Amino acid sequence: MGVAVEIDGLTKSFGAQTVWSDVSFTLPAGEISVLLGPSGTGKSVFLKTLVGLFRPDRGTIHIDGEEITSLHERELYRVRRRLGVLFQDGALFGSMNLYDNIAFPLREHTRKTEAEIRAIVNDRLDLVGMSGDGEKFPGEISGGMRKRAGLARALVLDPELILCDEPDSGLDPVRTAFLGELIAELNRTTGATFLIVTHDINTAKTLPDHIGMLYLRRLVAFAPREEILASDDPVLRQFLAADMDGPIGMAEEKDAVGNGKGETLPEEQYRGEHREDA
Ligand SMILES: Nc1ncnc2c1ncn2[C@@H]1O[C@H](COP(=O)(O)OP(=O)(O)OP(=O)(O)O)[C@@H](O)[C@H]1O
Repeated sequence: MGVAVEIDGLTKSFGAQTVWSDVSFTLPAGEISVLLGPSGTGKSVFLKTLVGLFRPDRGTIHIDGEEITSLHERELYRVRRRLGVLFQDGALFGSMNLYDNIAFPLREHTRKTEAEIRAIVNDRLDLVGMSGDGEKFPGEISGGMRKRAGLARALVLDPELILCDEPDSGLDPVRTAFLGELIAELNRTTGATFLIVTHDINTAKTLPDHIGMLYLRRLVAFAPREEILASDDPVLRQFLAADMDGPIGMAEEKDAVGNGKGETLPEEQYRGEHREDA
C-alpha cells in the first residue's frame, strides 16, 4: 500500500540561490500526483530532497509519519528501501545488462537467493512489457525502453512511494500514452503513492489525482486535478494551455523579475491561492 508524504515549510538553497521556499503540501497515500513547473524551477531538486539526496535548509518531510530530513545516512538507507525512484535518463548502469540492472537493488538491499531474484526480475520485466530483453545493454535499446527498464528497476522492492522525474521526456506521443497507462495500472495494482514530474500537459490532464506547480521559487498550487484544470490562476492557465502570453516568461531568470515582456511582476505580486494548507 502507498504511504502519505507530508511536506511542511520546505526550503532549499544552493549558496545564495533559493531554489524554492516554504513549500507545504501532502501527497495523499495511494494516489498519483503530478508536479509541474517551468524549466529550472527546482522540480528535480524537489524529488532529490524527498529521497534525502539533498538536505533542505528548513522544513520537514514526513514519510508514513517518519520525519526524514534529520535522519543519518544509515537510517535514510532504510527509508529509501521503501521508495522507487526513476530518474530522467533511467539512470541504468551502462556496463550491466538490463537483468543485472534490475536485480541490483535486490542484491544490494535484500538477502534473496538468485532464484528468488530471477523470479522478481522476470516479473517486473514482464510488467513493463520487456520480457525477454534482460540480456540487452542500456546502450543497445531506445530511450523509451530505457525508461521502462528504469521503471522495472524502481519496482523491484515493492515500493510504497514511487518518484518519477520526467518519465516521458523524449518519448513519442504513443509511447508517452503507453507509459502513462502503465503508471496508472501500477498504481491500481500496487496501491503505491506516485509523484511524477512531467512537462507533458496531456499526461497532467489525464493521469493524476492531484496536480502541484512550482513557479517563482514557490508552490503555486497543489490540489485535485479537476480543480487545477478549472482554475482561473493566470500561471496555471498559461502553463496548461502552453500559451506564450501570460506571466511565465521564456527564461526562469526573466520570470524572477518580470513577465518576459519588460513588465515588472514582483515576486510578491504572485502568490498561489490553491495550496491545500492556505
Ligand atoms: N547540485 C546542485 N548544485 C547547485 N545548484 C543546483 C544543483 N542541482 C540543481 N541546481 C540548481 O537548482 C535549480 C533547479 O534545478 P532543477 O534541475 O531542479 O530544475 P527543474 O525544474 O527540474 O528543471 P527542468 O524542468 O529543466 O528539468 C537550477 O537553477 C539548478 O542550476
